Amino acid sequence: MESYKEPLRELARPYRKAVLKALLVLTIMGGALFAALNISTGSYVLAAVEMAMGAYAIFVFRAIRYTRHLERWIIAYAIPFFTAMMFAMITPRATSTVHAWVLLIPIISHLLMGRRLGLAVAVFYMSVAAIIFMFKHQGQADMMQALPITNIAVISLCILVFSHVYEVTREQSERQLLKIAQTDTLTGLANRARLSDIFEREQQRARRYNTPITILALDLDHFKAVNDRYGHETGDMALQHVARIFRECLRATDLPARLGGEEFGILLTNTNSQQGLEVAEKIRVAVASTPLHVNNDVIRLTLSGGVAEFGTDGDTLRDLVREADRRLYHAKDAGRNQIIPADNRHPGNVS
Ligand SMILES: Nc1nc2c(ncn2[C@@H]2O[C@H](COP(=O)(O)OP(=O)(O)OP(=O)(O)O)[C@@H](O)[C@H]2O)c(=O)[nH]1
Repeated sequence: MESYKEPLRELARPYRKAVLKALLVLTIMGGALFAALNISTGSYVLAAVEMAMGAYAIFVFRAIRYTRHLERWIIAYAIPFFTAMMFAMITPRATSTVHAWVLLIPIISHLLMGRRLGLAVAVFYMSVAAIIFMFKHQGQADMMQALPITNIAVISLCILVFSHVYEVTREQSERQLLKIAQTDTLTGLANRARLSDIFEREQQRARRYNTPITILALDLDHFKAVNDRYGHETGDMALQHVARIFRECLRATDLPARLGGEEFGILLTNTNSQQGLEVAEKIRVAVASTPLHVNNDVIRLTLSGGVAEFGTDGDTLRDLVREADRRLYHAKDAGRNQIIPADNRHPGNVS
C-alpha cells in the first residue's frame, strides 16, 4: 500500500485554502478598483464583469469557511476567473496591457489545483489567450513582428515551466516527508499513524462495498530474553527479520505496521476473520520455522497473536486493536506461539 494520495490532499488543503483566500481578497479589491476605472472611461460591460467577479468572490469567501469540498470551490472560482480574463481581452476597449494578466494563470492554477490539473488548465487558457492576442493584433505591424511575439511567448513559457517545476518539486518533497513521518525507521514497516490513515480510507470502502476487514495483533515471545542474551543490536536485527517475513507472507494490499516495541498490527482488507486467522497462522509458522542467523548464533523466534474483525469487534481502529490485543494476551497466557481467533474459542495450533 504505497499510495499517499489522500493524506497528501489533506496536507495541501490549508495551503490551497490560504492561496484561494488571498486570490479572493485581491479579486474583491481589484474588482472594485478596475470597475471604477472602467466606468470612468465608459467601459461599462467590463466594469459590470469586474463587479460581478468581486461579488462572486465575496460569496465564495463565505462558502469556503467550513467547506469539505474545497477542490470543487477552487474549480468553481478559478474557471470563471480565468474566463473573465479572456473576456476582458476580447472587449474592444481593453488595452493591450490586459494581456499581462495572463501571466498569472499558470501561477494561480498550479498553486490552487496542483501539478496535473493546474498544468492542463494553464495550457488551455494560455492557448486561448494566445489565439485572442493574434486575432486582436493581426493588423498591428509593430506587434506582429518576430521579436515582440517571441518575447511574450518565451516569458509565458518560462512562467508556466517554473510554476510547474515548483509544484512538482513541492509535491515530491511533501510525499517524501509524509513517507518518513509514517514509516518505522527500524523495520521500514508502516507506523501507527499510517495504519490509522489507511484504516480510515479502507473502512469507508468496506462500508460502501460491504467487504470485510481484519486486524491482527502480533507480538514476539520472550523478546526481552533475545535482547538480554544477544544484545540490543541483534534484537533490532530480529525485528527486521520478522518484518521481512511479514512482507513475504502478505499480499500487496495488506498493511503490516509496527505499533511499538516488539508489537505489530496488520490490516487485512477484503479478508474475514477466518481468512485472517489463516494469514496469522501462516506468519506464525513462518516465523517459528525461519530462525535468524547472526554470526554463529541461530536465534529461534516465535510470536503470539490475536484476530479482530471490523464490525463484529468494533468500528474504530482503537477498538479493533484493543480486541485483537486482548486475544493476543490470551495467547500469551495460554503458552505463547499461538493465535487466538476472532470468535475467541478455537486457538490455532501450538507447534
Ligand atoms: N532491540 C530492540 N528491543 C526493543 C525495541 N523496542 C522494545 N524492545 C524490547 O522488547 C522487550 C519487550 O519485553 P517484554 O515486554 O517483557 O516482552 P517479552 O520479553 O517479549 O515477553 P512476552 O511479550 O510476554 O512474550 C524489552 O526488552 C524492550 O527493551 C527495539 O526497537 N529494539
